[in-house]
Amino acid sequence: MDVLVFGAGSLGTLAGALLARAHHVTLVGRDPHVSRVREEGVRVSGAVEARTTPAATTEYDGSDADLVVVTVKSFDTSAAADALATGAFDAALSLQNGLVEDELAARLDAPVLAGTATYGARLVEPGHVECTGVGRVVLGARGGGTDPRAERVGKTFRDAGIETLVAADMPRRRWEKLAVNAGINAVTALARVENGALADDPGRTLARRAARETARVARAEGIPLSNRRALTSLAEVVDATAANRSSTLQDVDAGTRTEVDAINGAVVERGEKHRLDVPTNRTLADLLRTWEAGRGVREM
Ligand SMILES: NC(=O)C1=CN([C@@H]2O[C@H](COP(=O)(O)OP(=O)(O)OC[C@H]3O[C@@H](n4cnc5c(N)ncnc54)[C@H](OP(=O)(O)O)[C@@H]3O)[C@@H](O)[C@H]2O)C=CC1
Ligand SMILES: CC(C)(CO)C(=O)C(=O)O
Repeated sequence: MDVLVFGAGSLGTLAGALLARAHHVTLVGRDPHVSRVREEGVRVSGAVEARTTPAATTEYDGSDADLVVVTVKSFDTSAAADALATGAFDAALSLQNGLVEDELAARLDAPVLAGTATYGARLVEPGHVECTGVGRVVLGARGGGTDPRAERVGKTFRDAGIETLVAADMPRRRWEKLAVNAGINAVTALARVENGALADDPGRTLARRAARETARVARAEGIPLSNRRALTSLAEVVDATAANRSSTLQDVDAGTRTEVDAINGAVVERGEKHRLDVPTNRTLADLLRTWEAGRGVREM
């Protein structure tokens, strides 16, 4: 398989380096990381150890590939899609957080598959990514059901030794992951705590409220996500990632823009469409956006 990974930061570099164990991979990223990958390949350390030599570039030149895996931050999705619209792919797969696949699908000719990743990744230095936790990639047809392309992409990932499940219920799984992120990310970022702090009150109740609101909006969208399922999943992830600093907390630590628009902001936006009030998500989104504006990483 010829695989293009668009967005070679933490997750993209990990996924690309692992995929390069079995496929021809090209990473699209930034310098100095790209130059180091060209010179020395990628070193993967931590929960997975590997050294691979994917190709790397800072400018996508419109070349075709069998598969493109999109791993930019959610707010860079439309720019990535515009760049990718010049190429031809048998399939595109997003592993991003938030509800972004529709943005890709609107601009790409290729069929866009939905995906979630619970692998943890951290770019330590140019050419070196740490796998902070072995999780799983779950992927499938964006609208649900089976799709031979999803099966092929699943095999591509598994052949490279990546834990992968091909699922027929991606719409529910995407919303379930959104409920988890809506509960964990903003709360941990605003309170400056690791995920495990949400096992106890008052963080626990706050996170549960945000997740419950997300499940309610999901149901209004026709997605069968029960409160119980969303809350169970939230508790499981809090437990499994207790020592993690959520990606939003890492953004706040680094003073960079967060994915709030695609997480709590997306819940508010979809809620409004159905005239559903989601006060917890609204407050969390407003607080993070206020932080971003104050920090100068967002225009209000
Ligand atoms: N890291 C993780 O463990 C996990 C991440 N995710 C999700 O995956 C997505 C990516 O996260 P993460 O890897 O942490 O983010 P990163 O910011 O580390 O990676 C994204 C990379 O893409 C680069 N990029 C953006 N646009 C372009 C472009 N046009 N050309 C070349 N490079 C570009 C960015 O560069 P620059 O910053 O200079 O723009 C950055 O290096 C997010 O949605 C996140 O929520 C999901 C599960 C786990
Ligand atoms: C699952 C979780 C909450 C793990 O930290 C995550 O996806 C994130 O931090 O963005």
